[in-house]
Amino acid sequence: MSLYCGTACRRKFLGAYRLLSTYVNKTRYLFELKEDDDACKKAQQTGAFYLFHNLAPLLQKSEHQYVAPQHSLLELERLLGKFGQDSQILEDSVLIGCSEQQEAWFALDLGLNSSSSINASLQKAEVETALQGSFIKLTKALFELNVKDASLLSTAQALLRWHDAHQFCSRSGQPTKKNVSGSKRVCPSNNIIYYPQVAPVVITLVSDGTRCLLVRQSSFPKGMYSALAGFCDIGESLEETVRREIAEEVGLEVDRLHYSASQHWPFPHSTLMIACHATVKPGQTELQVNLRELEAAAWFSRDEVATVLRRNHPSNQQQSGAVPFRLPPKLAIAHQLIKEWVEKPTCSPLPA
Ligand SMILES: NC(=O)C1=CN([C@@H]2O[C@H](COP(=O)(O)OP(=O)(O)OC[C@H]3O[C@@H](n4cnc5c(N)ncnc54)[C@H](OP(=O)(O)O)[C@@H]3O)[C@@H](O)[C@H]2O)C=CC1
Ligand SMILES: [Mg+2]
Repeated sequence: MSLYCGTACRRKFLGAYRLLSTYVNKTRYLFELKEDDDACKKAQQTGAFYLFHNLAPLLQKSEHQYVAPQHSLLELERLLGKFGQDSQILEDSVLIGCSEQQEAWFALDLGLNSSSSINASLQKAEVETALQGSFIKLTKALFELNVKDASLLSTAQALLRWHDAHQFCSRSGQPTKKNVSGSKRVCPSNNIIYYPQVAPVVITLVSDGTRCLLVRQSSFPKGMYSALAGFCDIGESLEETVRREIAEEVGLEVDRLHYSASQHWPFPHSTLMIACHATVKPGQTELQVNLRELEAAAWFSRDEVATVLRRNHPSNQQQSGAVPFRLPPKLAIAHQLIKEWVEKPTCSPLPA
């Protein structure tokens, strides 16, 4: 079979799209935009842009929520013109998704000075006034966005940050060039391709059968405890990371574990959180807390945790002088793990 796929073949391939589900069509469309610079440039003409300034997304307040406004290419060009800038900065935009109707979505940071842009970054306050919104740090806004915007803006921020931090080839020291979609960067002097990196982190809710183990780091909000987390070391399987982190941080050995779910987490620098439940060996529950990693660790009963889950919103907390025990917010996979454990205490575990 010829490796060359001409127009007829392409038409046949695209024709097949129509028989596929919306999800598959969307996925294939995004794949095409990632691979084909011309198709991606064309998609920008009819696409929608989410704007950032120094990695903070542009948001508008609507009742009790933030919403992320979209801008067309035309609106963006007008904005840039208003500030006396040409459209070159648009080359820094990155593809972050598309609608079911295949309207491509891009993200663009107007506050970062990249190697491809000779323009100075735009002044934050002036852009905010022109666009009737505010650039708000994701750490502040994430929990007041709907799930779709939270996920989209987290992805966008991670991709924009990665491009900002990978403008030079680590072998030649020469500037790297991003493709139109931003799915990779290439060093023109040696053709090394750089792809956005993902840092896997395992997060585990350890149980002894009746209690669960929750830990806190000094960087957590006051009173908050979470499941135990740790970055995967190079060469490790997820199971090995779980075993090592639990041994390192609280001095326990895992008996059984099973996978629950995963999540992209934007703080502090974008990780892939892989969530598991684990049980420790019977009778081996004495904690030896590694104080270089954790501020505290303790076993909590199902009742204690269930009570806190019910009143986890800050406004539901007691106003006494003591710092109340709280759990991670609903959006965090740690919250999901803890809720799962409270609701389904006996899931079928696999040996570690
Ligand atoms: N979504 C959720 O529900 C939750 C998410 N998390 C996230 O999990 C992540 C990891 O948790 P944490 O307990 O801190 O992890 P670890 O237990 O692995 O401890 C952090 C250590 O990892 C080092 N480190 C930082 N970045 C990397 C990297 N890319 N690869 C390897 N090591 C690294 C740090 O070094 P140094 O100090 O030198 O920077 C530090 O020594 C955090 O990003 C946190 O935000 C945690 C709990 C809940
Ligand atoms: Mg840790």
